[in-house]
Amino acid sequence: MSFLRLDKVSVGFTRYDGLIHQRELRILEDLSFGVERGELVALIGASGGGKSLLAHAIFGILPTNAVVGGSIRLEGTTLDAALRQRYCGRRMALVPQSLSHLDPMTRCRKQIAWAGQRAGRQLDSGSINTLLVRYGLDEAAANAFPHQLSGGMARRMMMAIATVGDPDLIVADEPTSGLDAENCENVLSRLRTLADAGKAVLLITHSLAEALPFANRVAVMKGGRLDSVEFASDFVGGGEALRSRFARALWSALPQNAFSAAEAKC
Ligand SMILES: Nc1ncnc2c1ncn2[C@@H]1O[C@H](COP(=O)(O)OP(=O)(O)OP(=O)(O)O)[C@@H](O)[C@H]1O
Ligand code: NI
Repeated sequence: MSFLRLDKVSVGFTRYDGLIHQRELRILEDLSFGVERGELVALIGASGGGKSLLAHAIFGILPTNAVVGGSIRLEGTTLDAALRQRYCGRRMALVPQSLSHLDPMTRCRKQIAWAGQRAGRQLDSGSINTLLVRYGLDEAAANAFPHQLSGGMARRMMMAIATVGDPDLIVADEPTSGLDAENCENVLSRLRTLADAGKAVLLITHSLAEALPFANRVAVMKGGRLDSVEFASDFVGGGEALRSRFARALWSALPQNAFSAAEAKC
């Protein structure tokens, strides 16, 4: 039994088709995979493929016209609204893709303290500073309003806010988008450290190359479905060990490998 287990998860949206009839537009179909404690699973997929929707389905924050099918379980228990309310920030935390999740009117220090309180932790200013140092942030960043931070600093601030309650499951949605190489490395190695400390980490990204050095397994999405789940260590050589042809094509299409454009399009 995986720590986080998704079985036949689907996500769609109901839309009016005319005045009365409603129609469901399916975005995600039949996704099944798990994330164990101690591992980092990278969920790879094209832009607009539904990766963020899956993250939002796990946390129960989809819009009201969304229809979610299948089951999402944490340690064997189905996540319902009450459980999510209880677990959010403590047992499970989301690092959202959009920087707009930071409150523009509140200094970062306060936002961290609030997140700590939600997770049942009273944080003094010393422990907030210690947390920030892990993400390469200083006291000035803590005292800043979000708009005063660079994009990279804001992303790292969101990581700090998400992990303040020491959650067992961290879902990080494109946490490196807009970051330079050094910031990227900082964020991804921090996620790796969390996995090494026994947390279950789901890293959502469109970059296979970026995720591979940090991931244990890679879940590859294609056309709203799960194409395959591969071991990160199988992305070597000509990709002979990879089970999926599509995963092999993605691997070959990386700049460091022989480019196979025809296959990558399949
Ligand atoms: N509220 C909604 N109603 C209808 N369709 C939606 C809604 N929210 C998202 N979608 C659609 O779902 C699809 C998947 O969006 P999602 O943001 O999950 O993709 P993604 O894989 O995270 O992309 P990116 O890599 O760009 O972040 C998109 O085509 C989007 O238009
Ligand atoms: Ni997204």
